[in-house]
Amino acid sequence: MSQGPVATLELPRISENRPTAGARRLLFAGNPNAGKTTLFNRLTGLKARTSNHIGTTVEVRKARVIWQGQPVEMVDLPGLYGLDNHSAEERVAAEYIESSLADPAIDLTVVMVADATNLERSLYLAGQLRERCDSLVIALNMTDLTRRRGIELDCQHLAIELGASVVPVSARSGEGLDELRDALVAGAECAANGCPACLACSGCKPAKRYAWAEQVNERAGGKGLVRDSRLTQVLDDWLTHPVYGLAAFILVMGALFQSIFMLAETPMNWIDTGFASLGAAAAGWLPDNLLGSFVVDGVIAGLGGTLIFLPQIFILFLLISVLEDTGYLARAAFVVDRYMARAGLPGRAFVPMLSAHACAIPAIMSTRTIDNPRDRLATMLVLPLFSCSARIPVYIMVTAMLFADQPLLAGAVFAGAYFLGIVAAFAAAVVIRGTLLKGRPNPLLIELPTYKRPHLQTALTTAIDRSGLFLRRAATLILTISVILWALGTFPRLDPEQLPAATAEQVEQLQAEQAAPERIDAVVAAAQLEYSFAGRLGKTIEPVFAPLGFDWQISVGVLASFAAREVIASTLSVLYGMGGDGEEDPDSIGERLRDNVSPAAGLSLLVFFVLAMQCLPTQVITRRETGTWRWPLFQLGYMSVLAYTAAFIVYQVGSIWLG
Ligand SMILES: Nc1nc2c(ncn2[C@@H]2O[C@H](COP(=O)(O)OP(=O)(O)OP(=O)(O)O)[C@@H](O)[C@H]2O)c(=O)[nH]1
Ligand SMILES: [Mg+2]
Repeated sequence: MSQGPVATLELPRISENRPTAGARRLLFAGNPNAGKTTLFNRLTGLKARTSNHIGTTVEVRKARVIWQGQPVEMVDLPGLYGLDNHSAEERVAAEYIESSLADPAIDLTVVMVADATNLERSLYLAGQLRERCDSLVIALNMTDLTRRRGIELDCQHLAIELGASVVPVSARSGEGLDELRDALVAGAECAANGCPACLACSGCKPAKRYAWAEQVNERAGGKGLVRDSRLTQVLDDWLTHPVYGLAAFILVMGALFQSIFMLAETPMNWIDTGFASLGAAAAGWLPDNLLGSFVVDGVIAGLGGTLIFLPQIFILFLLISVLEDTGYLARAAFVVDRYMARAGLPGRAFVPMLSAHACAIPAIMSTRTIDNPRDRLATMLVLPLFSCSARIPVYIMVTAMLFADQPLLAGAVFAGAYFLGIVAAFAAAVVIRGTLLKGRPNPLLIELPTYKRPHLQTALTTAIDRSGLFLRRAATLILTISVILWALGTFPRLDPEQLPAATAEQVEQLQAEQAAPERIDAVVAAAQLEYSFAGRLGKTIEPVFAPLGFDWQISVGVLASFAAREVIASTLSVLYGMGGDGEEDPDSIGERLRDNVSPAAGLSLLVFFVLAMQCLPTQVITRRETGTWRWPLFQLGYMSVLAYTAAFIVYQVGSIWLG
C-alpha cells in the first residue's frame, strides 16, 4: 500500500482518553526504547522525538491518519515493562491501555512493538497484553540488528505460541512496514480459541510468567541473542569507569561545545553581514521617515538580532541528538551519578539536565522518569539555571562586546557562563535538599541501552524541528516585542523645533563647528529616544538596576526579557540602533554595546542572565507538572534574588578592578 498518510498531531492531556467518533484506534505499546515512536513516526509521517535512551516519550501522543479512506487514530505511548506492578513512570501508559481496553466504544488494536534483540523481555508484556485484548499485532522491531548478528527469529512459531500476528519490521529502515500495515488493516483478530501460552499463564505470578517468556524465546530461536557483544562490554567497562569514564565525559562534553562554536561561526557571520547589508539597502530604498525607521530599526534590526543564533541552535540539537542515538548519554548519566548524589540530585536527572542546555521546557517534562517525587521536584526547581539556548544570544553579545579582539578570552568567558549556570544549579540543589526537600536521592538504576549507530536523518529532523520552533518564536513573539519596542521608542514624537534646551545647545555648538550632519542627527535621535515612552519607562526603572550597572536601555531590555530572555538581544539592537549615530551601515550588536556599556556592567549583565528566571513558558510547564503555582513562583523568587545579588557583586567588584 502506498497511500501517503495524512496526519494531524495533537497532544491530549494525560487523562484524556475519548475516542474519536467512528475511528479505529491503534495503540503503540511496548518496552521502553523498543522503537515505538520511530514506528509511529513512520506510519503517521510525523516527527515525534525518538532517542536511544529509556523514557524518551513521557506523554501520550495521538495522530489521525486516513487509511483506505477510513480514519485511523494512532496513539504513541511511553514505554512499560508490564501491566501489573508498574512504576510511576509507566503509569501513564498502563492507565491509557487499561482505559482503552475497558471502553467498548473503541475499535481497538494494540500494536505491541517488541525489540527483537531483547525478545525475552518483551514477551512478558506480550503475554499480558494477549490475555487482555482480542486484537493484538506484534511488530517485531529492530530485525535489521538481529539479522546483522546472523539470527533469524521464527515469527511463524511465535505467532502460533502467542495466538497473534507477528510481523518482522525495522522501523528505522522501513522494512516490513507494508506487511505491518496490511496486518493492521486486516483487523488482526487474535486466534479465537485463545492460545496455549496465555491459557497456561493466565493469572500467573510474575516468576512463572518470566519462565514462560524464557521458554517461548528459546523456542522462537532467540536464545542465541546475546544482548551485549564483547565490544559493548569493553566499551562499557571504560565509559562507566570512575576515572576513565569521567575523563571521557569531560572530553565528550568539551568537544560538543567546542564544535558548536566552531561550526556555527561561519554561518553566523553570513547572517550578520546579510542583515547588515539588508538594513543598509533598505535604508537606501526607503524614505527617511517613520516607515523607513519602522522597517530598518524595528523589523530588520529585531529579526537580525535574533536569527543570528539559528546556526548554534541547529548544531546544538543536531549533535545532542547524534550523541543520544549512540547510547552514550545513558553511560554518562551513570558516571556523573555519584557527583549528582552529593548535591542531592538523582542520576536520572542527568538527561533532563543535558536537555536543559537546549531548553528547560522539554527538560522539565522529561523529569517524569524520576520516580521519587522529592527528587523530581528538586530537579525541576534547578533545571532553569542551566544555560538554555535562549541565553546564548546574551552570552555572545556580551563576550563579543568585551573581548572582540581576544577570541580565546571570549571563549573562556562564554564557557564560564555555562559553568556558572551548572555550579549555581548544583549549589541551589544542595540548599534546597538541605532545607525544603530534605532527603537523599534514590540510587541510580537504569538500563543501559545497546550502542547504536546514530541515525543522521533522525538527528537532522530533530535539529530542523527545533530550529523551526525557534524561528517561529523569532517570527512571532520576538518580532512582536521588537516592533512594540520600536513604537515605544518612537512615540511620542519630539518636535525638532522644540528640542530640550541642552540638546538645542549641543546642536548649535555642533553646527558652529560645522560638524558632519550625521553627528547632529545622532544627538537629535538620542534626545528623541529619551523623550519617548521607552525612554521614560527606562528612566523610571533605571534606579532599580543602576546598582548592577545597567543604563536605562538595558533596564527596558531586562524588563522585556522576563517574557522571553532572548528578547534582550533584539531589544538592545532596536534601542541602541535607534539612538545610534545614524550611519548608513548598522554596526554589529557587539560594537553598539561597546560604545554604551562598561566592561563591569557587561559582566554584570551576563551574570544576571545566567541566573535569572526569565521564561514564562517554563513557569507554565512547572505549574503543570507540580500542579501548583507555588513552585514556579518559588523558582522566580529564588532565581531573581540570586541573579540580582550576584550581578550586584560582579558590578561593584568589577568597577573597582576594571575601572
Ligand atoms: N537499528 C534500529 N534502530 C531502531 C529501530 N527502531 C528504532 N530504533 C532506534 O531505537 C532507539 C529508540 O527508539 P524510540 O522510537 O525512541 O523508542 P521508544 O520505544 O519510543 O522509546 P521510549 O519512548 O523511551 O519508550 C532510537 O535510537 C531509534 O533510532 C530499528 O528498527 N532498527
Ligand atoms: Mg517513544
